Amino acid sequence: MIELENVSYGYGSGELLTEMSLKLAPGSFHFLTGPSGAGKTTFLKLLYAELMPSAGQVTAFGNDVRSMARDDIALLRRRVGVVHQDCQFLDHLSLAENVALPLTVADREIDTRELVELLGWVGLKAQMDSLPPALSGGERQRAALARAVIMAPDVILADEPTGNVDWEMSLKLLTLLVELNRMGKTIVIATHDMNLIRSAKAQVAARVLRIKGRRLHLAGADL
Ligand SMILES: Nc1ncnc2c1ncn2[C@@H]1O[C@H](COP(=O)(O)OP(=O)(O)OP(=O)(O)O)[C@@H](O)[C@H]1O
Repeated sequence: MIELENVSYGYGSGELLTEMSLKLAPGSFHFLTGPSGAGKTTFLKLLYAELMPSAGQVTAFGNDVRSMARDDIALLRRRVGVVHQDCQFLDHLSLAENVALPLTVADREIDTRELVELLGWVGLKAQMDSLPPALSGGERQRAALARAVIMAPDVILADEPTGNVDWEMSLKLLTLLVELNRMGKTIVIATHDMNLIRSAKAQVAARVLRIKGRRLHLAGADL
């Protein structure tokens, strides 16, 4: 689905990520870990063509991202749902409107029954008319996940989805991501939380990637 071949990236003169290769197979489940500042968010941005590699090649759904026209990139973004680390919302729109925003932006019709069903799935039906400032951290994370899946993407990238929530909520979010994976979605989760990775490994065949010394390593069973 998405493939990196000897990909390097740097923001300034030096390299942050060096010669990274990875094949994201359909239906696979990956964790991405590594120290703060190692480049996890940057790596995710390379996967959804928010950033272009400085060297090497990123292929998404069979196309080299560098040769993609703007429309192709827009299509790619519909096939890849992203849960951003800071999960920002438009504060003057209700939670339901925020979750449906990708449909509105793509000029697609909103099926209210499906939207309510999706909000029910993340446990936010009762809060659908609330404004984002009234939501808790866990509610925001679940709303961000609902927004990331509303376009029925093939791949879901989640950047520290459990960064600001307690353990119980982390497990709830993990359950949702595992359910999505069982429905056939390809999942990548960037996280520092080793306990979350251990819990996931009891439920799915997850591979753990670690960014260390600018390179991507496949972590062993030492977790
Ligand atoms: N737009 C940018 N311009 C310049 N430097 C950047 C930019 N974005 C990130 N960086 C730098 O690149 C490095 C990696 O950042 P990145 O956010 O990818 O790391 P991370 O592993 O996700 O960190 P964390 O776990 O703290 O979220 C950091 O040193 C960061 O300051």
